[in-house]
Amino acid sequence: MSVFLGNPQVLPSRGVPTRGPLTDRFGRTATDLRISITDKCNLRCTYCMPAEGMQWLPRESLLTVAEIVRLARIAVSEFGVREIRLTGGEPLIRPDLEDLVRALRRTMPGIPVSMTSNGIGLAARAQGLADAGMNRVNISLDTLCADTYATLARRGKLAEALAGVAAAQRAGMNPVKLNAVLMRGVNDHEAPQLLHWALENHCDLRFIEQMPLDADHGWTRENMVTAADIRESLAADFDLAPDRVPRAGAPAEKHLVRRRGEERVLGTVGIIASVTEPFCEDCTRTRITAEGHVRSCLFSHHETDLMHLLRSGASDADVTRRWREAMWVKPRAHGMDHTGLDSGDYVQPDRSMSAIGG
Ligand SMILES: Nc1nc2c(ncn2[C@@H]2O[C@H](COP(=O)(O)OP(=O)(O)OP(=O)(O)O)[C@@H](O)[C@H]2O)c(=O)[nH]1
Ligand SMILES: C[S@@+](CC[C@H](N)C(=O)[O-])C[C@H]1O[C@@H](n2cnc3c(N)ncnc32)[C@H](O)[C@@H]1O
Ligand code: SF4
Ligand code: SF4
Repeated sequence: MSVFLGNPQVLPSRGVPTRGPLTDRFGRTATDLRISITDKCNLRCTYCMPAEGMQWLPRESLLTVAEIVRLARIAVSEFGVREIRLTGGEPLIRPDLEDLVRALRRTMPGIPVSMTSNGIGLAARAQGLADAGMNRVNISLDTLCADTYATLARRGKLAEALAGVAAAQRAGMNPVKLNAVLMRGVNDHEAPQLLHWALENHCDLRFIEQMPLDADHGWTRENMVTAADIRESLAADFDLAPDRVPRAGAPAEKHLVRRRGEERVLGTVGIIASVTEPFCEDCTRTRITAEGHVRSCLFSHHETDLMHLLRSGASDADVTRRWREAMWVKPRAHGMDHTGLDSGDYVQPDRSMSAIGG
């Protein structure tokens, strides 16, 4: 992977807008900012991290609260970003998460702040996070079976994650969205149970196709549980109909859910089909990694170092310009559809989802 440190010859200067929204060469505008606040995690989900041997970034390489707030303020005031999501690694690992949320909300009161988390330890912190101004949380929940949780997440306890879901709801961070990655032969048979549970517990469930972003490079197209597989599996218990509400760049395609043969709509379920039904044409994301690099796409092979600028006294104008240049060269798409995979054009990035900030 290459990191642009500041050599003006490597980044483009022609065509890059100098003001207005954060756009790329293909006409997309980034309105959502996703910031990874740590690369560390207390779980080792098989589809994301290796079981052992993770090398974490040194603490001094992570963005500080003040640096995150500065970047977010620039994104909101210069680019018109409308939403900030904190992710990782596991955001709850950072003891200053509440301070960060409070500072973001104080600086940009009109901008919602949300978090994607595995929910471990959330039970004790949900109310404090809500009081600090956190608007919503999305929680990873791949299984309802404690043994399968142990196989998939390899650390932590299912009961702790479930307690986190309940605490987030009690604290008013609703709707709580649940993210489930299905793995063939491990938890794919649980799709209907997960949906029953989510409907009964008033959560918005989304199933996610596994992407080739695991640290072990163990992903295969043949083994991946596809959106079509998920719809088929849910059809045993449910009738699904497309939700006509516009998707507006959201990765999840939503379906209205009815119990088989019944009229009443019970809720919705989302399917995030990044591989088989990509949504890159409508992508609205700009990402900052935990060490302060702009990553224009999950599947980029290079990053642009803003931390270096922040820590060398650069002005907001300098940071803004470098960020615009980084996003201008965002790839058109991830290339992991059949065309890319079969032609050998697709190359897996050398950073795992946890390091990028999923
Ligand atoms: N291909 C692709 N997948 C993404 C992107 N962002 C999120 N995802 C996938 O969607 C899953 C859920 O993401 P979340 O962090 O919960 O965020 P979200 O779904 O955008 O959040 P909401 O705004 O609450 O709908 C992630 O685990 C990824 O697998 C993206 O930019 N590209
Ligand atoms: C990288 S995690 C970071 C936040 C938090 N630790 C969590 O698990 O929610 C963000 C999301 O990425 C998803 N994810 C991780 N690896 C993935 C992969 N290889 N393919 C698809 N989604 C993945 C997780 O399920 C989770 O919903
Ligand atoms: S998916 Fe989230 S919880 Fe699981 S290992 Fe990756 S960062 Fe940790
Ligand atoms: S893969 Fe890249 S371009 Fe496609 S939706 Fe995700 S971040 Fe956007």
